[in-house]
Amino acid sequence: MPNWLLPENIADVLPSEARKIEELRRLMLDNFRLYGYELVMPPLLEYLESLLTGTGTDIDLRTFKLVDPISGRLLGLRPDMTTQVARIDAHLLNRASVTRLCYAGNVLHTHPSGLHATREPLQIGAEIYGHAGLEADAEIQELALSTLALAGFPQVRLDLTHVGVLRAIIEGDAAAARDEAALYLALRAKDVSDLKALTANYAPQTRDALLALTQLYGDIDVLKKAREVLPDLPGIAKALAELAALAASALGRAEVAIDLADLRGYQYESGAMFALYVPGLPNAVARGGRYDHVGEAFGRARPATGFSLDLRELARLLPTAERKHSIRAPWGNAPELKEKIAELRKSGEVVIQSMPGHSNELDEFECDRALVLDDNSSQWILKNLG
Ligand SMILES: N[C@@H](Cc1c[nH]c[nH+]1)C(=O)O
Repeated sequence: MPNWLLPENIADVLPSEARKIEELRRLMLDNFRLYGYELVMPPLLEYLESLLTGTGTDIDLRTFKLVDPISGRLLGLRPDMTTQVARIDAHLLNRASVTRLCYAGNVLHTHPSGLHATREPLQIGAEIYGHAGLEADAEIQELALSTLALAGFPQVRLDLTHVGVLRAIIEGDAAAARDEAALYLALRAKDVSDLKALTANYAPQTRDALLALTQLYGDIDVLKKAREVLPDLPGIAKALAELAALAASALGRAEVAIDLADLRGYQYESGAMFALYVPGLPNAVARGGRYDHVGEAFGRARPATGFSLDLRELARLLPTAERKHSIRAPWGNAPELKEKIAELRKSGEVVIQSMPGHSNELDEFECDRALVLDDNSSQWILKNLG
């Protein structure tokens, strides 16, 4: 095997793609800043227990593990930065009031989430800690929509769901509570036959409600239907009311859909969740929601909500960036030449000096002008290259 082969679903990013990704990263972080989100940079690896605190088995299976040669303890390479940021809020900042944090960095997955998905996404996200009310969820939803619009996706579909519905259904039923993990899996795959088998011995009310969840998707009217067919439990009423309020706050900004069985995610969510879809891609491009119990697992209960997305995946959907117009200049030590080049760069021009004996081969730049020495005036002047 050639030693330059990269592992499955791991790839180099070449110039024009890297540029697109980097531009998106800057644009998004700048947008988060306009809303008052402070940037943090958690480490690429941590002790495994800390990395997995408050999360489910999904995240454990997605985590690359290695041994720390210094402590001998097991380390994990982060598969998701959201819980790291919750740790920073809970432990390091120790603020009592609302904290808004954002982040961007590589994460690693043991298995790709789809056939062609990368195992090294570039995750970017924003989180609010310290406010339990729906205002925080609405702000995150609005931030996610405005960020995608800025990135060139004005037309998105917002799918809403709520962990509270399933929780309320299984709460009072010991058999269902015992099967929680299997029920999650069957529901998110909308696997009705599996669900029928699992629920065969449950109380009829629980079984009917679980089977009804697989049908409760579509436009906003699904909420009305859910009120009719789901049991009259306070947890369900509260969750449906929250979804109605969040749907209303997105009206006019996105096409809103409800899918009460869409419980994907990393199993740390505790309330309303959303997924954003753009035309042409079957998978969600961004996911977010409330996860109030992660801070608690870190020893400080803090309400939390946020969203994140993979910049690499999103950048792939954008057209190749236009090549930047630039200037070709000769290599040389003449002070006038160096001065002229410095002046052009200061004014924002890209000036590429040719190495003696070589021409430039560029993906990202297009030299449409050349810096040449004018014979008559002995000045360095710009000449258009046609
Ligand atoms: N990190 C979560 C999304 C999220 C961010 N904040 C809250 N939820 C995911 O990748 O699915």
